[in-house]
Amino acid sequence: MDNYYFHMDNLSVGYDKKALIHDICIGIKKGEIVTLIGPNGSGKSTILKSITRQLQIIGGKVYFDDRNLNSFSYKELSTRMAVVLTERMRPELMTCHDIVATGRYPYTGRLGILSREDEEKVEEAMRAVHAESLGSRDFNNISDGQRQRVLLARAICQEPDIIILDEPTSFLDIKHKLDLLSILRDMAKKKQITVIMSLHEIDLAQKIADKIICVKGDTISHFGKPEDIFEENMIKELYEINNGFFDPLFGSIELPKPDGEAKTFVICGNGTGIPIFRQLQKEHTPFIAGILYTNDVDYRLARLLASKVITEEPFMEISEEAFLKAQKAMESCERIICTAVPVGSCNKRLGELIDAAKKSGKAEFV
Ligand SMILES: Nc1ncnc2c1ncn2[C@@H]1O[C@H](COP(=O)(O)OP(=O)(O)OP(=O)(O)O)[C@@H](O)[C@H]1O
Repeated sequence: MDNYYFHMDNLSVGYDKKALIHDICIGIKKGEIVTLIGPNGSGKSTILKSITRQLQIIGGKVYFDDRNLNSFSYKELSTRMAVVLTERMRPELMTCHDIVATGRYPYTGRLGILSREDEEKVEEAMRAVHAESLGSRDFNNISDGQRQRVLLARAICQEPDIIILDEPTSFLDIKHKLDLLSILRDMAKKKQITVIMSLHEIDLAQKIADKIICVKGDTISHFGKPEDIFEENMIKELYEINNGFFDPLFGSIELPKPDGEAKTFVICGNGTGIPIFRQLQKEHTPFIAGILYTNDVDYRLARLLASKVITEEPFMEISEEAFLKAQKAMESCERIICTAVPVGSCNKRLGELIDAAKKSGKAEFV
């Protein structure tokens, strides 16, 4: 546990003295961003509640900055740990400014009177999350996304060493999601604040996290760097995906391919096929795509959505074998969609396929 700033040591968490997840052994370094992912109900919030002392732990220990978490007084913890959980707060008669200002209470005297410096920090935090205009609004009468931003502002002005957030992006629009993640990244990388959070958007987790914790069943199924976790089969197994795909390279989700016999052929490449594949997918039209180099961006999607893909090795001239396969498949199709794929010296036989499509009377140019 030497180098770890935050350490879960054989931790078991759960409810009513029954462990839901056990033997959690995870070490987190200062300034790292660690993200929990996993299916609904797998226990992400339970872990977060347990490591923030909102829920009694069932077994094991949590160490924070080399001290048992239980040895911190609440006051001490409130200057060092900021917590943004999903539970709805319904405070009586508090404006958004008042809520953010509570982040400064650990630093004020007993009367909770904010100094000029505290006020500045509150204003600064509200500006950081673009919530300045919400200051005088009743916290109970704002939108879910606005509430998430106000709670983040409260956590920011608390000036913690560690920030723990449960699904902080769930209600945010894309701009505010990007804002939130940039704020957290800056907090971690410029100020060395450690960030632990759960996220449902695994594409975002892949992009922001230094380490990923996969929660599944009664244990942590994997813990490691995103590049090791975001492997197609790993994500498929974690979420038991059998109704579509997740492409870890682009972080995109795809619906299942249309079933049935393919009667449409798409001649494409260099990204010209992607909009056509998506259109055919929406129409539930099964299709064959080719001839695609296996390093072509069209290939990444065609392999998930097409009934069949006729391929060639990257940077090679199109082989006779691939050409004949494509020709045969085109003959069996009723439509041949020809995109504006550029034809050069390597893929010149694609030009021959386009000519053949023209002659067949089945060609549709898009
Ligand atoms: N207060 C509670 N008492 C008993 N069981 C609970 C309690 N809160 C949650 N659970 C159960 O614990 C399990 C884990 O729930 P938890 O909220 O930690 O999952 P999660 O991974 O955060 O889910 P989600 O992705 O849906 O937010 C679930 O089966 C849930 O029903």
